[in-house]
Amino acid sequence: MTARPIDGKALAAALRAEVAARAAALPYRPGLVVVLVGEDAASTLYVRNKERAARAAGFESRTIRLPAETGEAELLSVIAGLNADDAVDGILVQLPLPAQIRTGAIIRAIDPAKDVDGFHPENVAALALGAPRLAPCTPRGIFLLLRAAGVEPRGARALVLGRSNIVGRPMAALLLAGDATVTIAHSRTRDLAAECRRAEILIAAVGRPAMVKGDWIAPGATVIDVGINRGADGALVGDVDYQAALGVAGAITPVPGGVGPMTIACLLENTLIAAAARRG
Ligand SMILES: Nc1nc(=O)c2c([nH]1)NC[C@@H]1CN(c3ccc(C(=O)N[C@@H](CCC(=O)O)C(=O)O)cc3)C=[N+]21
Repeated sequence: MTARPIDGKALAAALRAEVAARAAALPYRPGLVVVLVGEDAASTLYVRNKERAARAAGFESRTIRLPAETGEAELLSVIAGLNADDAVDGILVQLPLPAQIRTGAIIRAIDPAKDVDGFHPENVAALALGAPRLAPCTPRGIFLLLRAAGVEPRGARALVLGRSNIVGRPMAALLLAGDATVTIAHSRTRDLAAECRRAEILIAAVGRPAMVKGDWIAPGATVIDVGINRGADGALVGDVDYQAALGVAGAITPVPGGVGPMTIACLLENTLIAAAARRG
């Protein structure tokens, strides 16, 4: 048996087209501002892709590029300006930030109504209480991928591998809101392989190349690979041993072309949601 690949690229294109159509019907242009501090190569690439996608959807989009030495106070004042700017519906500060800036202080400074990453404590709390407002883009994208693949979270045993604030924790909260039976596993979990093998939906978000082996996967399980690891040769490798998983899983997302493109499409959707909530 060969697992069905879940085409995130195609689904993302469809969602972006839907967002563009909805934006075109508005009496204003949704505004997205991405803030990039420093010149990390991967971050620079992602930020460029976000700006391009936002423009293609008809948004007003710009990127504020700040030098790597930018101080916390300086970044806070940039954010205060964006909070006060009525043309700005969504603010995304690209992570990770340089060490001299406290990430938490920056996230808390963003107006929760413009927090299209869904990282502000107010949005985190709404999700934790089961009533998401702006939900983090990657978990939200994964939820849509599952739905499009015909995978029903309700009643399913879901295993989230990884407990980061940007993927693992919010993913678990979304799956719980979707009535899955959710387990969160992590680096201190006693028997990771055994936990994974019990899962009908397995979400790997640990950032370790090909860590999830073929025999960690239950036959027929749905496998979502969030990992974006760059190998020595520059090739992208997921957190799942894809070739081995293909022979066991029922459906699986590839890397690239799986979760990544949906993250960007959901960023556009969140910007539209934020704009509608702010401007009525
Ligand atoms: N505040 C903040 N919000 C984020 O959402 C955020 C962030 N910081 N920092 C970095 C991570 C990473 N991230 C990705 C988005 C799209 C792809 C993506 O489109 N990937 C393509 C491949 C791109 C490539 O070739 O490298 C794919 O998987 O097919 C990847 C990674 C968003 N992040």
